[in-house]
Amino acid sequence: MTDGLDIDGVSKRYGEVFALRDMTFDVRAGELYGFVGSNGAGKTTAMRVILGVLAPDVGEVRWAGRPLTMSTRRRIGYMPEERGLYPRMSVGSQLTYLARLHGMSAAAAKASADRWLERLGVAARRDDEVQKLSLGNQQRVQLAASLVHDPRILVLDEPFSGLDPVAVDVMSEVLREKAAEGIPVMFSSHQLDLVERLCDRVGIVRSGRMVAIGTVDELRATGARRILVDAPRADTGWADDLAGVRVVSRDETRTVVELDNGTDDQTVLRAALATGPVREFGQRRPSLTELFRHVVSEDVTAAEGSRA
Ligand SMILES: Nc1ncnc2c1ncn2[C@@H]1O[C@H](COP(=O)(O)OP(=O)(O)OP(=O)(O)O)[C@@H](O)[C@H]1O
Repeated sequence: MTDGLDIDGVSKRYGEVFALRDMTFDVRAGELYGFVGSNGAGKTTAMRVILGVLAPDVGEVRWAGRPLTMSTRRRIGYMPEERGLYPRMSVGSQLTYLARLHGMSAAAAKASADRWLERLGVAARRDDEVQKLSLGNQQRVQLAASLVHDPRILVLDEPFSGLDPVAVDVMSEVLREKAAEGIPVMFSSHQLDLVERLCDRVGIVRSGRMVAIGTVDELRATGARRILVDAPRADTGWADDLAGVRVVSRDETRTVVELDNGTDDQTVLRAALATGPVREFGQRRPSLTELFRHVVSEDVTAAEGSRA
C-alpha cells in the first residue's frame, strides 16, 4: 500500500447548491496532480474536505488506504485560497509557531523555518511583519507555512496565482522535489499552461463532478481529431463544404479542421492537394486549455455549482 490519497464518492451540498457530487479521484504517492475547473466548480470545497475543515455529506477521504483522522490530517501541508497568515506577526516567528503547532520541538521548528525561508528566497524578510511583504512574497511565506512541518501530503489552493515568473519557477521546483520524495502533491490552478508543463496527471472538475482524469497526453488524445493543413494556393473556403469536416481556424495559408468520427483524413488531404501544393499536413492535438474549454462548455448551464 502506497501513501496515496483517495477521495471516494464525496458529495457536499450548501443548501440548494451541490458543491460536490460523488467526486472520486486519487492522488498517488509521488505524483504532482493538477486540479482544474471553472470558477465555482468545487475545487476549494474538495480541498477543504480533504483537509477536514469541512465534513462531506457522503463519502470518505483516505490516506495510505485508511480514513484520515485528526492526527493524520496534521501531516497535510495546506495552502488555503484565502491565505491565512497573521499580518502583524514576523515572518520567522509565524513559521516557527506553525511548526510548533504541528508538534515540532522549538529547535527543529526554527531550523525548518530558516531552511524554507532560505529555499524560497525570503530569508532576508525573516524579521519583517508579514503585512509589509509584497503579495508575491507573502505567497512564498505561505508556501513555507505549508511545508514547515514536513508534511506527508500537500494540498495547495491556487499556489501560483499572482507570482512572478521567478517565483513560479521556485514554486514549481519545490513541488517537484516534494513529489519526488514520494509525497502526493495536489494543487488547483487556472494557469493551464503551467499545469500542462508540471503535472503528472490532471483532473478536470465541472459542477462538482470530476469529468476527466488523465495524464496531459491522455487527455489531449481524447479531444476531437484535428488536422492542420498548409496549402498556400488554396482559396479561403476550400474546406468549407467537405462532409464531416469543420473548419476551426485559418490564417493566411494554414487551416485547422476538426473531423467527425468516421471521416477519413485522406479526403481532406485530397481536397487540399486539389488546390495546389500542400506544405504541411498533420494531426494537431488540442492544448490543455482548448480541451478544458471543450470539457467545461459541454454543460453551459452549470457554470457555478449545480442546484438541487
Ligand atoms: N460557504 C459556502 N456557502 C454556500 N455556498 C458555497 C460556500 N462555499 C462554496 N459555495 C458554493 O459551492 C460551489 C463550489 O465553490 P468552490 O469555492 O469550491 O469552487 P472553486 O472551484 O474553488 O472556485 P474558484 O476557482 O472560483 O476558486 C460554488 O457554487 C460556491 O458558490
